[in-house]
Amino acid sequence: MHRIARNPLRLLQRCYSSYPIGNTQPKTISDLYAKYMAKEPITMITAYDFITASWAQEANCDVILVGDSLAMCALGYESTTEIGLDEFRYHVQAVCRSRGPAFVMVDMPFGTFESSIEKGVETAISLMKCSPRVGGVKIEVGTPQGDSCEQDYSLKLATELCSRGIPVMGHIGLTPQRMHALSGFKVQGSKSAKDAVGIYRTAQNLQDAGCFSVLLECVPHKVSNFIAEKLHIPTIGIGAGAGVSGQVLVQSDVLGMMPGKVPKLAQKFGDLHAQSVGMIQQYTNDVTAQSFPNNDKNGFKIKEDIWYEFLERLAQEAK
Ligand SMILES: Nc1nc(=O)c2c([nH]1)NC[C@@H]1CN(c3ccc(C(=O)N[C@@H](CCC(=O)O)C(=O)O)cc3)CN21
Ligand SMILES: CC(C)C(=O)C(=O)O
Ligand SMILES: [Mg+2]
Repeated sequence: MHRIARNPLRLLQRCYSSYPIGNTQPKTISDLYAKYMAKEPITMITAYDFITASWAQEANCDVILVGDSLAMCALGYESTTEIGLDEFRYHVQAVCRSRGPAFVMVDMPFGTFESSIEKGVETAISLMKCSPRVGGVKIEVGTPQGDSCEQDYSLKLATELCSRGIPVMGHIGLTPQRMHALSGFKVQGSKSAKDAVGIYRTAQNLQDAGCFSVLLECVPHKVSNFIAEKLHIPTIGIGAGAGVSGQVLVQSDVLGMMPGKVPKLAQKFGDLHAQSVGMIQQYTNDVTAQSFPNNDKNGFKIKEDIWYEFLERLAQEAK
């Protein structure tokens, strides 16, 4: 016991051993399909670091997404388009150090795949290589706007990635990386039947490309229900209603980590912001009132004889 306590690594391990799921093997795509076939909702949440990923693991979430919403929800950027690949990979690695049952997915950040298929393939490989725990990539795919018949570039890239054995989830509907092309964060496929058909066709094309799943963001629930019924791969929704195969939310929204409202498609399940500010205030109040730290509870003792020797030495030196 004495020896364990002295070893700093063992001490840390003891601190974290309160996570009871440390040895659980992560879920695979087959496990997700089994839930889909059994019509059990698949649960997915974002995480951006080791601690929030460990919370999601302990809560037994099926899928953790290292989303590029990281830019806005953890790093203070105004848009998801601002984050770079190196910055993003750093967070993927931290999330992947968590242990537990979740299948880990990662976003392809804006600017890391659009210039060429080769660059996109390289980016996807570099993300998969962040950790053996990364199970697949998610890529935002547009629906041709206006009269364009041109196939979306991301759809071609999704095909290429699938053909190279990289699991891909296609993200359609509201695609935040294309916020300027879409004139803001708005519901997609609600204004015209043509737009709704476009989203359905894109979902079908992604299934044909070999995507193992499709994510629908901010789409009228009648349209997403229709898509979920027609496809034979799991559909994950955010602002897409209850008729899809699973749900995803941003963890900082779920926990209420920021003051104010969350987007309509999300829900706060608590108020971690208020709780955190309150707890930090308690701490600073206690420091100001000198009631923290408590020497008996938080302090360390020196043996009487060593203390006297210390004073003795100083007295000797002063002579
Ligand atoms: N905190 C947070 N949660 C998210 O889910 C999220 C982000 N940030 N940032 C990246 C993307 C952007 N998302 C968003 C952001 C805002 C709306 C939004 O304001 N929607 C309007 C409805 C728009 C309409 O009526 O067309 C709303 O009233 O909430 C939607 C999706 C989802 N993602
Ligand atoms: C909101 C989800 C779908 C996402 O793409 C993200 O968190 O970046
Ligand atoms: Mg994203």
